[in-house]
Amino acid sequence: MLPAHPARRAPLPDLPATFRADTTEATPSVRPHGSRNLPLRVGTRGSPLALWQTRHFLELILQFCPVLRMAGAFEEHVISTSGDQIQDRRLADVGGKGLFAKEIHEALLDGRIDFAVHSLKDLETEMPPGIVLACTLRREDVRDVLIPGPGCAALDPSDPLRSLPAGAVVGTASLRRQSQLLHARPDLRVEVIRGNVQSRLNKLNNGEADATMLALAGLKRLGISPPGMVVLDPEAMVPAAGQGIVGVTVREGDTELRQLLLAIENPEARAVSRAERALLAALDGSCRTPIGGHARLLPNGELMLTGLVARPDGSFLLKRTVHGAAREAEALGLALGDELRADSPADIFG
Ligand SMILES: NCc1[nH]cc(CCC(=O)O)c1CC(=O)O
Repeated sequence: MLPAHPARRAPLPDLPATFRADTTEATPSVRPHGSRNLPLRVGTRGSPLALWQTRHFLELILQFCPVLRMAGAFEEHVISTSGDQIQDRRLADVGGKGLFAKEIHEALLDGRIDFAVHSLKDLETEMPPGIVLACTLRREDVRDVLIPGPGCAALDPSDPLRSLPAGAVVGTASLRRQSQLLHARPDLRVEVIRGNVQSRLNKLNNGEADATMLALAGLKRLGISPPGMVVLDPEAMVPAAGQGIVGVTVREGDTELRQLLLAIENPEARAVSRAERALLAALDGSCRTPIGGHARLLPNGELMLTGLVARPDGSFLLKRTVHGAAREAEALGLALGDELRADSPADIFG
């Protein structure tokens, strides 16, 4: 449905000045005033979760800029990434960070898309030259969950890891989850299961593992609540840096879009992701290093940051929590990262 016909060539009051309606055409459309062309093209991966997050993000823009709620203002570009091609191995074994973003960055830099929506935890800490992380959206639940398969005994919500049957096989491709699980339960076995959220749940139901772990954020967004699922305390299973946060990238020079995105930025998500991503950057672990990072804003405005490094088999695990001013989020993360690295055995970062 088209919006009410705005006054001819009048600037639209609730839009940044550069976005104006051009109503000289038979079908009114919003056109930026300058050289910018509509539609705004948004890049996304093709998984159901990625598409959900992209539509959620567009909905937030529309709430801020209701006049863009018209046919043709946005165009969704699904981009297949290297990470999407790998189904049978750990990403750590393929080597390389940012496997989910490389092709999306290229599309941005080539001008094929105008912005891109990412799960922040899949986005490398350092953006390629010319690209900025322009906006972080409000964090969904940061925690991981443990999900029993059809043949697994019910889990005890008060101590879920402890309640897994002896020798159970847990399916996960995440070294961070694996190391914390094996640290608590050296008797368990880990099998790599990958794929999008739904395909991992299908594998669990097909008996490929006795249990699996996933991010609660993804399940909530997709409206999935697997039977018997138990939420893991973030102290017992430190989440990944950026988990539950959607981040939007744009070209560095695109001041119009950067300004628009600032309006839907969530400052709390920005503060915690700064701390978590600085921690990750300071640790500069290879993708074979299990790393966890979880920041919270406390009621007194202070930032609390927990960092974790471990050996994949759980035989070493170091977890530390620091507090600091939210405006020092980055420094806090860098300092904790340096500290964890200094206090870890040489093989962890070898
Ligand atoms: N690595 C895949 C991935 N990237 C983001 C999410 C979930 C949503 C989020 O953490 O924001 C997931 C799935 C999972 O870990 O269960």
